[in-house]
Amino acid sequence: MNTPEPATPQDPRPSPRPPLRALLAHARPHRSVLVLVLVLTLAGSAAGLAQPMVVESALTALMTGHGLDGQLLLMVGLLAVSIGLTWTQALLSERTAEKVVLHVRRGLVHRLIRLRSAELDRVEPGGLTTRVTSDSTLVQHAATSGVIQLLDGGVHLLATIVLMGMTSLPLLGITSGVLIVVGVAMGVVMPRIRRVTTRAQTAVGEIGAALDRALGAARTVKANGGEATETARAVAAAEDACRAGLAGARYHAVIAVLSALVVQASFLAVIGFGGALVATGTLDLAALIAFLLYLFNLGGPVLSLVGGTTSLQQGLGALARIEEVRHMEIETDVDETPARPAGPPPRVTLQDVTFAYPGRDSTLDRVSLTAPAGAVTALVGPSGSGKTTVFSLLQRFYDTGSGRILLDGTDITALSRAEVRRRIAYVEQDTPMLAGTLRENLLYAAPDARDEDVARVLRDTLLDSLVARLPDGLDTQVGARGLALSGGERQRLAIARALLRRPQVLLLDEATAHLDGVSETALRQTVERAAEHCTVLLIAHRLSTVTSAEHMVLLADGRVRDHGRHDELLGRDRLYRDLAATQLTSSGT
Ligand SMILES: Nc1ncnc2c1ncn2[C@@H]1O[C@H](COP(=O)(O)OP(=O)(O)OP(=O)(O)O)[C@@H](O)[C@H]1O
Repeated sequence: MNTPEPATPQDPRPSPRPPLRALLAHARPHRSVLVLVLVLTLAGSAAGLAQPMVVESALTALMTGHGLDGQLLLMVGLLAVSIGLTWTQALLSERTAEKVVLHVRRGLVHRLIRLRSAELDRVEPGGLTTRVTSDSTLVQHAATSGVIQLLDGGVHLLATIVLMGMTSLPLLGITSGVLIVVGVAMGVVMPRIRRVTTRAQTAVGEIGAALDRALGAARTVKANGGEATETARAVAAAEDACRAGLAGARYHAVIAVLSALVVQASFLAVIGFGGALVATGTLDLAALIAFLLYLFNLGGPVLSLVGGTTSLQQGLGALARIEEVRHMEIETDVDETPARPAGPPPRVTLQDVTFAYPGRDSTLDRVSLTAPAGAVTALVGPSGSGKTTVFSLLQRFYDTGSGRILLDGTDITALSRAEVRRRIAYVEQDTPMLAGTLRENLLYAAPDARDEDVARVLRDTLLDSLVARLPDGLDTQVGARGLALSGGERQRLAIARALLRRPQVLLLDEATAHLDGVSETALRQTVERAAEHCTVLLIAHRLSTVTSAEHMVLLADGRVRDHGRHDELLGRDRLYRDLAATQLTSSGT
């Protein structure tokens, strides 16, 4: 079985390959089966091609007064062989196609889930998911049936032409005139088909992106009456796909007409010219009939060639998009199983950290701060001052431009991302619940946690009384179709999940949603208890939750403006006083 494309730590970003090379690379592991399929296809075609020869000899036998037994048996035999071969090759090629697409999808899923944050910032997720769904299906067809159709069509066409020549060279001369005209016409149409199919695929990707955007922000869309705008966006993409599809249909119709034309025009020419040859005795009737049968066989390979080329072109377009993902940077060090962090909670230090989001001006400017071991440090500051960015760097979502981040004496870049994220737990501002039970939500990152550890974190996060009240306890369903938890409860559940992994450091981006007095007290107590086991860094959107923190860092415009305790900052910093004036009064403290 094929393994997902592993990206080695030294080479996280394979260079993009030309689509045709990429296609061959996908087909290569299956080359022996594909060769077998091709042989079977060609044998099937040969059996089909032998039919007119048998007919010719049957007719000759009839006209010369001989019996037909042998020829009839041969015809039935050829038909049976042709059916058997077609069935086997169709089955084999479909099976290979499924394997190819599974391999492509596995590789894509592996990479997409590990994409770096900077890559995720610059692409629309909808556009990425269509690469796993529709694009890989196109590759599936191109890499197998497309290539086989093309080869079979080509060989079949060539063989038919050779056999026609063997039957009657003058008649072939007449037919090839028509063939050349049609060939040139096809050469003109095929590139156009390629262009419209690429456009259609891009448009389909855009439908996905538009829908992802709308459904991902469904509440915002509804609250702002954005239904019409979002519908228009997705429908515009669908209309574009439709226009491209229609253009493609017109070209396909042209091809179908041309293929029929090859046969019809050649038929008329062969009947006229061949009839004259038969009348003059230069050609016998059996040969003319055999030639005509070859002629009618010509439509099949021509359509195969067209079908193969179209599917190959679609596949190459899709592969170009899939190759883009291969060129995006991924995190290669997240799959190892890091050791359970041992030892006391560390001191967290940022030394002269500078950082800018790709394509943006400086976001953090020489930020230095220390979060003392086993205590709560609160990051405060106006919106956009860079608090969340500090957390993103502590999770190694991005790498610092310059400066160092240390856990006691260890630079976090010396640790793998898996190790960093094992030691430093992160609870986001708005933590989504995973569909399933409370237990599944809790054990998400620590499936082997012991019952007593679960009971401990439930106590520490003050969720034990809530769980005790539920008839199904931890087996209660949560999420869209189950128990709805309040913002405060959801965040404490997320803290419980994080604590179950026994991290050394807890990063908590306090929920901005208004918490009532009870929830706020519960959160404060949770944080205090968490600090008994780990170093806590807390982004405080309401100063009321952190006025008692031992250490506060005030960020403004990406710089550390001041640090100290609440009363110290209140006494000496104007910005902090302003923040306190708004945030402490608005929360009613
Ligand atoms: N992924 C991103 N790409 C580009 N710029 C970003 C990204 N995330 C944040 N920024 C910018 O970086 C600056 C700091 O943002 P950050 O989220 O760290 O601030 P914050 O102090 O956490 O704000 P808030 O309190 O509103 O959450 C802002 O100007 C923001 O627009």
